[in-house]
Amino acid sequence: MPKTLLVEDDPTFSRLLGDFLHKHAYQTDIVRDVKTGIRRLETDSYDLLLLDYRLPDGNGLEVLSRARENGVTIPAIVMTSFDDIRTAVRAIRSGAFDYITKPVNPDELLMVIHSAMDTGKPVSGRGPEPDYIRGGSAPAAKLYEYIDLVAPTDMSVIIQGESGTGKEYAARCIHRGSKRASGPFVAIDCGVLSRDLASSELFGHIKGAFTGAVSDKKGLFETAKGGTLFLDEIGNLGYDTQVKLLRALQEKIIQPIGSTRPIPVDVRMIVASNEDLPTGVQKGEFRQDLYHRLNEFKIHVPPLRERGKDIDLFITHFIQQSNEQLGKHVHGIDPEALDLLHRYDWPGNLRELRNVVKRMVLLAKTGVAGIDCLPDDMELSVTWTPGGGAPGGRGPLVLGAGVPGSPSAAAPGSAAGTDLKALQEANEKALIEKTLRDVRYNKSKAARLLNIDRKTLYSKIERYGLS
Ligand SMILES: Nc1ncnc2c1ncn2[C@@H]1O[C@H](COP(=O)(O)OP(=O)(O)OP(=O)(O)O)[C@@H](O)[C@H]1O
Repeated sequence: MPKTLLVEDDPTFSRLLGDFLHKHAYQTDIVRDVKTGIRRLETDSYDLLLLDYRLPDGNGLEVLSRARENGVTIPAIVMTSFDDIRTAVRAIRSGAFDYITKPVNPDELLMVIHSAMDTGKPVSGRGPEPDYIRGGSAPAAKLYEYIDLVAPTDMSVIIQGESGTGKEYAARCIHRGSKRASGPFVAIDCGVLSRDLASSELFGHIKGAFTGAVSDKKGLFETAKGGTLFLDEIGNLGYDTQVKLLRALQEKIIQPIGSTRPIPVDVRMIVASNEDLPTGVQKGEFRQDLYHRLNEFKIHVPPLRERGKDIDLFITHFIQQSNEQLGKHVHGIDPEALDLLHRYDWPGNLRELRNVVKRMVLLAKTGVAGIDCLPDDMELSVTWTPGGGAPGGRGPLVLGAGVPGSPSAAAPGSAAGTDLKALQEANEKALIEKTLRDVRYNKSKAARLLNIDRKTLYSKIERYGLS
């Protein structure tokens, strides 16, 4: 029976959850605060961590980061309120497998636990290629243009983008389009590696090199020989490991910890970060020489909110995927829920969309998933006017007040008139529309007049459905 550590301060909820998990063959130990959670992980061993975000003496991510520092790599799931979704995104960056929004739906939790137990391992090898889609928006076209351009070369690549935008997917695409495609693609999330163990994971060690090194261990550089090594969240690597990594890249040799024997390595390096690495360099947290060595080519993966109508392709894709995984037959989402999905700004990007759609499919009682299948507070967090429509939606966008000459302007003092974000967006849309008209849709000129780059203009055109 897999053993779970549940860190949750609500006694009733934790008892209910413990009973529910027990019924599904998970043994569960319950602790109520960060301190006890950390201590328990030091003394006992577990297969899964279930962490509440808000705890009396801190938050669940503190338990997670201490666990990772101590080399505990078991999958972790963070339970958070919808208001804290940005935190959940941070949780993924710090090495959580996934998050789930409160109030927790037991079936949804079980679904996430099952996939964590199946796939929550930090290293992926040559496994089957998942089913992916490309999207047709202007930012997606740019992304694939760059991927196709750099793939056949042997250049190192930095992939930058917000959490959950599909950076690992972009790395896989580059590998598939390279001369190394028949070799291994090895991915490691540096967010789940403790700083102490990172060097040993990457370069290997010999028996007796340090306490706990009970046998020789091959590093990921050797595993990826002839293929591609993808280091996700590279910003999390400690300074010492960065030094060794630079040496490996420059000299194309590695030295397992405790060994004096240099081993030649032939690996293409792709790294990803959702932080701004140059800022890390400025702050002295990331080595400048390593940054320049890696930065032979940089790719930006756009956030979902800038991908315009691609969202509908992804929704359809995730419905199909979830139907297969859950044995369900959902064939659509009702217009009200769809409008909400269009209006939400998706801080967790494709991963968040996938989770939300999967939850909808799971909870749908008929073939059409409705608004009742969405997380409770999602509705409150978006700019929402019933009957409105997102880019590509059913009707005109009825946003806020205050856009001079805009047919959607609301009366001063109306509720919508107090929504600053809606107001800004409506203003922005109106200004872009007018500028485009003034310059007869010459986008370079419009971008210059608006004082934004063309890429940003294209994504805003997509987003507001102005094309
Ligand atoms: N093109 C795509 N088609 C379908 N699903 C996708 C695509 N890209 C990403 N996804 C989904 O989004 C999830 C997150 O993607 P991925 O792990 O590549 O993002 P990431 O940017 O590397 O995330 P992180 O910043 O957390 O490392 C994937 O598990 C997958 O389900």
